[in-house]
Amino acid sequence: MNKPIIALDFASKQQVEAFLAQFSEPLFVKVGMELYFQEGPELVRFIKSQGHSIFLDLKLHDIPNTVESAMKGLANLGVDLVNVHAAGGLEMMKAAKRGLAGSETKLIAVTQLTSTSESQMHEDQLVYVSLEESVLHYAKRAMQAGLDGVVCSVLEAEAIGEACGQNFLRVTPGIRPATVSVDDQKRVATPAQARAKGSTHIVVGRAITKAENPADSYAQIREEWSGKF
Ligand SMILES: O=C(O)c1cc(=O)[nH]c(=O)n1[C@@H]1O[C@H](COP(=O)(O)O)[C@@H](O)[C@H]1O
Repeated sequence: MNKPIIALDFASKQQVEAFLAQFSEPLFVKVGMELYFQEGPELVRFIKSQGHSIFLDLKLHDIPNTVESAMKGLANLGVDLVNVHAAGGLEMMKAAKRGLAGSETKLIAVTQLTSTSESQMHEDQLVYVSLEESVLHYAKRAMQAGLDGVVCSVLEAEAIGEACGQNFLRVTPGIRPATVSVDDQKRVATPAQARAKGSTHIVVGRAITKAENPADSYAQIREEWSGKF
């Protein structure tokens, strides 16, 4: 079972160091916009030097040429996973993949954000299909572009596995143990539900980073995810 990916949604290197100091094992962490825009590639190199795996979550969405060039730069960082928005289109996703040529970094596409509900999708995007249909459409386009998988919610993970194959990554944020606040997320599930529905990775932020004891919370989530209880 892949380790839960911990979203390091912090504003500074000091906070990251204090957080990581609570763990004695190699982790799989996510560096997102909040942290990257403050601390940049240096911090990514630092986390890597500590032996952790990294999902660099910058959600690129621009014209194909710009995304390809940006990915060429990110390829040098040697992270494990990066992402783009599938809404950028097939050509943009193919360009992103070209930018990563020669690197080991896997590329996934965000489908519909887990903070989006079906009614919001209708109102904000004028996309009048079901949310699952939209997510499935994006997943198929990502597969067609040669990507390694998608970011989706647990609610769509099973259908994507059936449509795109079990090797196609289904990285699922919006993970909440039953007792924890949902916050701004709309399409949520527990770690056990994620396992049952075929997520290949879970992404967990606040349920760990804001917990009274992050290491305990991580251990519990990891156990639930791996099916130990
Ligand atoms: O690409 C992502 O990682 C992502 C996509 C998505 O649809 N929803 C989503 O929540 N995320 C990220 O996953 C993390 C979830 O954080 P928590 O809600 O605190 O667990 C955040 O860092 C989000 O940026």
